[in-house]
Amino acid sequence: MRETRVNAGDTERTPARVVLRFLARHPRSVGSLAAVGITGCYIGFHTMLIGAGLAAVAGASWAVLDRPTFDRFAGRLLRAWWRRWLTYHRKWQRVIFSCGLVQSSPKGESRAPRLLAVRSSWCWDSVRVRLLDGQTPADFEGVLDRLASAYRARRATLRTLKPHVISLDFQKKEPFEVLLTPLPEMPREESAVDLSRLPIGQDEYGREFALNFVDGLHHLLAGAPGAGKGSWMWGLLRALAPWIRSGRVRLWVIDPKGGMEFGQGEGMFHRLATDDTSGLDLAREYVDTLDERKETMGRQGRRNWTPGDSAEYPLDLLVIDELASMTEYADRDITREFERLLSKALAQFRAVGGRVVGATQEPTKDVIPMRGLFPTKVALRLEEASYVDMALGEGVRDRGAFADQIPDYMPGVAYLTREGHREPLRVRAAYTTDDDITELVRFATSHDATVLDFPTGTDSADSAEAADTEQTETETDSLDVEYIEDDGDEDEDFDAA
Ligand SMILES: Nc1ncnc2c1ncn2[C@@H]1O[C@H](COP(=O)(O)OP(=O)(O)OP(=O)(O)O)[C@@H](O)[C@H]1O
Repeated sequence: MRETRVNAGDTERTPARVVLRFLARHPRSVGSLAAVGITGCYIGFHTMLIGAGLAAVAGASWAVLDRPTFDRFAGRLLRAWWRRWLTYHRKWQRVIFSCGLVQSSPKGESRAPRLLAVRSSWCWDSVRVRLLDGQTPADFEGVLDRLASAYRARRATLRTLKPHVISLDFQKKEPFEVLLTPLPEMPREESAVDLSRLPIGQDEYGREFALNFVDGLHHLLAGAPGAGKGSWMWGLLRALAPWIRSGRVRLWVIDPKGGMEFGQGEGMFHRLATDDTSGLDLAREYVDTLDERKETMGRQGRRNWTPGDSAEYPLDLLVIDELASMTEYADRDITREFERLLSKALAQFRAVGGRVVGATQEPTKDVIPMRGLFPTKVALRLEEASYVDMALGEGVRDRGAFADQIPDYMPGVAYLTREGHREPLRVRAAYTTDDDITELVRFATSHDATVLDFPTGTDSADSAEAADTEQTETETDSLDVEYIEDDGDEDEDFDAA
């Protein structure tokens, strides 16, 4: 039996059985204690205590002098071990019982799902759990709030690692309160651009976060006013800078709010429309252009477009800042035709180099009836809890995407789902200031071979201040998580991300 039995009959819980079971389940902890005991016998316990004291002083000095490396090589292991025994294991039976996750067998035995392992990073603890027969991850999803409260965590999310094994992730700290999300360096060479990896920020584990326009295709950004959609869109354009400059990417931009968001970039756009009427014209031209390309490629026997393989067929990126202005608030004739054109752009031009990025404040069906055609969906701060599932898909909020709870002092933070992952990921796009945009436009519209760096050092300091996010730079490496103590199962798939 893999699960833990609670209050099993007397014959089951003889002291010998309990000890043997403990030895079998915790070979590493038992082995370490045995090693300490044997060493003590050989060299004497006094000598060992002095050695342990010296090691403790050396460890504490290391932690004070170089926290990141200490955390990377020792701190996370100690923390995982400590938290496993003193936090999770100690309260496990009680918590799991009070959350209604204990089962009774016909013989009257109670069985609790088994806590297998703990990994710990500075923000997150990941607790690996083996489910009981008949339990599903949904049973835990329904009590995530209670689990978080029982373990004094900010929130809890769940990931399915393999059939019957889940990871409960407890957030202890808010990483984006302390993580500085630096603006990724703007690439200068065409060869530095990889369409499947366009860096725009960091995920909550401190790792680089990049957009994928090869597999991710079209992107839908949903966010309340001021949620930071602009940073995502400008971040994307910065990551494409050398391709925009060389014409490998053509930007078709609809900014129906009079060009307030994108007016600054006019010089580098292939087309810019700043109201609904011209937006519709632009959408028509976009669809005609790609329709024509589809026919030409068909005649040439080319079945697929490869990023950047020919100047003749650039990546045609359609960017729409506020979808509702085109699909909801414009005249009926405009909205109807625009919806038809947008659906066609989303459904038919993948193989000929068409991509769409759309932003909306309300991800409702009225505003984006074709939202299912966006393979990548991003939820920034949203006004309503019900908007989260509208933006990300049915049931995603229950799996931990609390986009409606993103504080408004954290613009740029968002949840997204990824192909092949059930669990949402939380990320933050770096802030793109007006000066960063000026640098981008200057670079993308310059035909001079030598492009001078735009002086951004002080500007980024200003912008960090403007963003009003009190952030302290933290060593990314220190966010690695470590797995400690297992019952012998494979653990490659037990990762905190
Ligand atoms: N990634 C970020 N990091 C820190 N601050 C940011 C970030 N993105 C945006 N901000 C701050 O939030 C403000 C609003 O951002 P932004 O204009 O991009 O929001 P928006 O979602 O586009 O809003 P709207 O829908 O009204 O256009 C910015 O002026 C800036 O001060």
